[in-house]
Amino acid sequence: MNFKFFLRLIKKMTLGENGSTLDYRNKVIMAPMVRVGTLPMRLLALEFGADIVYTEELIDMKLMRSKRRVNAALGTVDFVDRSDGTIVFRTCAKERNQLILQLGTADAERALSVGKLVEKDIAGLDINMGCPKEFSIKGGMGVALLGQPDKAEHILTTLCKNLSIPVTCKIRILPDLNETIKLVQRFASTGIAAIAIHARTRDERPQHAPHPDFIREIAKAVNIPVIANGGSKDFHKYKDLLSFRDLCGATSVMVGRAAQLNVSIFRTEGMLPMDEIIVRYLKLSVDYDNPAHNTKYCVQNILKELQESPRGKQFLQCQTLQQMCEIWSLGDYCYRKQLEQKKLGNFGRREVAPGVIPDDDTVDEPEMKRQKMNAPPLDADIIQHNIAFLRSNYSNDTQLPKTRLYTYAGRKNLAIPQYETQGIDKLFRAICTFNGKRYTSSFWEKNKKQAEQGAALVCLLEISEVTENELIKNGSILR
Ligand SMILES: Cc1cc2nc3c(=O)[nH]c(=O)nc-3n(C[C@H](O)[C@H](O)[C@H](O)COP(=O)(O)O)c2cc1C
Repeated sequence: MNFKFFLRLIKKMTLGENGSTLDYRNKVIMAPMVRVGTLPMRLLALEFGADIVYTEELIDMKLMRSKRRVNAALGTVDFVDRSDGTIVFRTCAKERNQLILQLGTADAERALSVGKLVEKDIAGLDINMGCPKEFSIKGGMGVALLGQPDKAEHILTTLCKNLSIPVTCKIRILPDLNETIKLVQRFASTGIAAIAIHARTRDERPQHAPHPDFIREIAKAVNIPVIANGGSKDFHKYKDLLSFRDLCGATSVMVGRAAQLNVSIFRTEGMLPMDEIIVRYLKLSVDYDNPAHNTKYCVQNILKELQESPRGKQFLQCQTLQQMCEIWSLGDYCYRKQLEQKKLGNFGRREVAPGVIPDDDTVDEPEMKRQKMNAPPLDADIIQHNIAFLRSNYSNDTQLPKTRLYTYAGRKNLAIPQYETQGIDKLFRAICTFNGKRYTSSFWEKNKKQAEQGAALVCLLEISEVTENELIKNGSILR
């Protein structure tokens, strides 16, 4: 036996088929959930005791367009869309050994190129073969792959052969048990490290009872770990997860909705109250500069009907992390963290300090957006900042940026500011001319009035009538 072959054999024996150190047996897992399974929620699930966490489903084409970047200020690895600068996937070392990236794909080559791009940063790759949404099915992804077993098998085989991390798939059951068993056996023979089974068919919805009996029979028929999923409706405490796993005769269990509502379901010691979950979740959102709209969505899922309470209604008005944090007395925490991150060089999606000429690789988001909208370029003399006008910051009309600038002009005996507005595709940008200079915001507002307020805010910042800290604190500066 030659030495290389011997080493490979040892590696396989000790680390498994794919050179993995991840063992899928006896695990409690947070399910892939679109918009829910982003970095702060995954980290919180791990803090509470989940053994493995899945990302939300990420589409192969999007990831292929992205570039891997180390974000030293946040301690994260970001996969940044080259075309618009959005962060497609953010991860960090803390979750590296317990993180499964779930991929939406219909093509083995595309899946492999994504696998190669991300394999250093994750513990395993999962292929979504269970999503019944029209978007997935039309693209030949998700549950559509169960109707094309040759293609599904080819994707799994290609990944298992060529990646250094374990590969899995997540499926739904077919209406017929024997057909499901045959399909799972076929997939198991590709070299996958485990299979997650949502115990419902493609046409069944959360209100339909799952079929643990199917999983039980499948688990008996294959040698790979089976992860039972679909029982969340009856999960009210940690023990319920294990009861569902045992009912299914599975080796591990995966939790979706129950974790979406209260992620402390993973705590063996018992669940924590809602406010504590929100505080811990918001802190992680701030620590990892999570997009405000994503944080808002996740907190809404936790609040549920409490969105109708006075505090819930106040929350629904929020547009920034700072505003959300204020409601749970985390305003100072958010303010200090964001300043710290900025000092360390986290300029969000732009990744370069304003004013620095970006290198070829660097995404200049406002400029990208302008080009995408076919908006005319700005004259070089126009002073520009990426500032949004947030109406909720101004309960008193005299404090509105345009009013403040108007008052300032009167005080200094200067001509009143003039505004010129451009509109494209129902979005607006205003240029404010004041005291011989012109100002604008690179943030396109939803109406003319807001665009003028935004431009006035840029002017007030430049003439030092508002401070940068004030704008960071009220969430107007978009980083
Ligand atoms: C908000 C939400 C988003 C979801 N997104 C995904 C996804 O991206 N990929 C996937 O395979 N399943 C997705 N699912 C399905 C869950 O992973 C899981 O299979 C389903 O909710 C049943 O498990 P449960 O009873 O524990 O909720 C999603 C479910 C929810 C509630």
